[in-house]
Amino acid sequence: MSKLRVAVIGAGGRIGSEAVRAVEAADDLELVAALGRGDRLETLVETGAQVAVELTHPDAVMDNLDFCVGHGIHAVVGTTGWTDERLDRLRGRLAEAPGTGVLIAPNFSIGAVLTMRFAQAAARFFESVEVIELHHPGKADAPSGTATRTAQLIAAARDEAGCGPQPDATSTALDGARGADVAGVPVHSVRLRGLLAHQEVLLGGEGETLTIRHDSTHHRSFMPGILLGVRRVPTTPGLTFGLEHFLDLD
Ligand SMILES: NC(=O)C1=CN([C@@H]2O[C@H](COP(=O)(O)OP(=O)(O)OC[C@H]3O[C@@H](n4cnc5c(N)ncnc54)[C@H](OP(=O)(O)O)[C@@H]3O)[C@@H](O)[C@H]2O)C=CC1
Ligand SMILES: O=C(O)C1=N[C@H](C(=O)O)C[C@H](O)C1
Repeated sequence: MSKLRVAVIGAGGRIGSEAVRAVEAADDLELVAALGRGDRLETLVETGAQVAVELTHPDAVMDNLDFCVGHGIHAVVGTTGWTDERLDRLRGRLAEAPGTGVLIAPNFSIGAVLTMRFAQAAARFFESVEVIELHHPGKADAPSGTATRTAQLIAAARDEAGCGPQPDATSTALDGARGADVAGVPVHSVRLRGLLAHQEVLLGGEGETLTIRHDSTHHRSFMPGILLGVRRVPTTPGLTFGLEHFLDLD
């Protein structure tokens, strides 16, 4: 059987370089292009790439996806910075390219996906919930894509269960002291040399707390999820948001 032809965009980066190694090591995949900043996107067409793995920067990802979708190249996207407007624009592009698939995963690590799922399940049982995400200091965006998604899932679960607002008597605070408000959930971002990617979801009720913590200690943690996405996205047209849709969790 012929190998799936895969390109990596952002190939020189922290996660991109690991993705290059993972694709090269996979028997059923062929790395046909490894692009960095300034490289021509036309290379994707010239090399016959069927799937592009996009791991660049929030400022670059939209243009790269416009090109891929416009040329019928499926994409697996780890780059963060997604807003409703950006997702709507991408859906519009995909509507004009039937058969093309894009997977956007706020986090490719299985543990992080499970953290989100556990937090979503626990959210309605506790009065209080806050998210702390901790990353290396080279990260461009805050809060992380994972923390934003986690907070949105928690908020949706609480809304659905009819939970009221969280207790918080704060009446005076320095800017940022209570974190960013993501759908009513406070999200705190730490940037620290020595860290890679970590998250805690703190839940509190009368006389008890529950902490759900996940640590990515190496970029290899993201590779099984990326490879799964690469293999599944060609047969999953349209936009898929979240690796959980490829994991049969239910
Ligand atoms: N979903 C997930 O599981 C994960 C997502 N991420 C996300 O992936 C993204 C990249 O993270 P990370 O690897 O740490 O960042 P890095 O800065 O280490 O890597 C990004 C790379 O992309 C290159 N680049 C920038 N713009 C372009 C462009 N237009 N075309 C091609 N290459 C470009 C950069 O080049 P240059 O150095 O010249 O700027 C750099 O080599 C971030 O958004 C991060 O949040 C990261 C880990 C896991
Ligand atoms: O920039 C990173 O490193 C990471 N980015 C993603 C995010 O913003 O959630 C995923 C993971 O946390 C690593």
